[in-house]
Amino acid sequence: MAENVLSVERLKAYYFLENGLSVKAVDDVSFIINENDVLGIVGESGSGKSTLAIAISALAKPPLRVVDGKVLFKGIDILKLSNEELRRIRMEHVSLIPQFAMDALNPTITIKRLLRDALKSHIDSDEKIEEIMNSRVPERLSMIGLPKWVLDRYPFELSGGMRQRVSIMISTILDPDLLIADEPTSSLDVVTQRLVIQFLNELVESRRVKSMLFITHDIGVIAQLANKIGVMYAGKLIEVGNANDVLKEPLHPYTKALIMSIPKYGTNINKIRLKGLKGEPPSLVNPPKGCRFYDRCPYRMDICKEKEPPLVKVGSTTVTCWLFAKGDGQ
Ligand SMILES: Nc1ncnc2c1ncn2[C@@H]1O[C@H](COP(=O)(O)OP(=O)(O)OP(=O)(O)O)[C@@H](O)[C@H]1O
Repeated sequence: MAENVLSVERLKAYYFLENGLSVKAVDDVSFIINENDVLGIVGESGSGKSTLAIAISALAKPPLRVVDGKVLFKGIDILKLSNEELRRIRMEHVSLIPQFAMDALNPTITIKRLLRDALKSHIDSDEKIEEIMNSRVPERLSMIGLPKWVLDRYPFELSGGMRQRVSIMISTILDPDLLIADEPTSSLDVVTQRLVIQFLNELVESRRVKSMLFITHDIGVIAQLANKIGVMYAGKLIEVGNANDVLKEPLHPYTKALIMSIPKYGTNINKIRLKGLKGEPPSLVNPPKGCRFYDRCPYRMDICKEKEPPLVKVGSTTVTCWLFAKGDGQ
């Protein structure tokens, strides 16, 4: 059986506003990632995808706070680790490609220095660092379609697409057990997008990156990369299962509408009109007490308004919907 890499258990991460209210951006989310899994998370803008990535990377900073739940990386709750312990597992064990990674590169040093500094903070042996700089780095540059001369440039001397690829290369250079990638391709042109997807695919297939959580607006990207899909709606993970099952036989009424409405792969899901659905997702400041999809659901029942839907296992899929619950769940 594949080894478990990440177990997220009933995670709640809220933004606390100055007016005393809170935005319940990730609200009771649970899922697991095993070795060799690529879990693609899809959802409309504002559904909580980036907040989930930040929270499970233990990077929540005010106004965001994890208020409940566990993030177990190989059995260790990373939310309980000290900053020094976290620093040690980052990059080498759990690595994040943040949204807008290209803007996060230190502009005052060359890419070579950036890489060397990153390696130095994780590897004690100078010999090992030199070995990575001389063999792994050129190999990865070529895999991601970058010329060697980028190493001698400052970030501002590179195009946005090049900077993004440099960030992705640095985040994956130590072959992490878990890579968390938050929309790594959304700002790239189609050709560069393809290069990055191929790069990530190769790292996963050759087992250099052992598992991945990949956030995107584009179901086509998920279909190419992921063996599992999770769908977020208004701060909840409403459906998660094997990619083939979710794409071919979506269960949750929202997932069904989403997949039926996509004209072709490559479409940004924020730009599609969901067939048969009216309205908007609810406010995350004051979400309804029952199902968050209630107002828009064509199949809604009385219980959906009153009680939060339970997690129900149907085949490989876990769906959060009263339609699939046996009895009334009481
Ligand atoms: N700093 C913040 N303060 C208050 N609310 C925030 C903050 N950042 C995000 N939010 C809110 O949290 C919710 C989830 O946002 P998040 O960025 O996680 O969604 P997303 O699915 O990643 O969206 P996108 O696809 O646009 O990146 C949204 O309602 C958003 O407005």
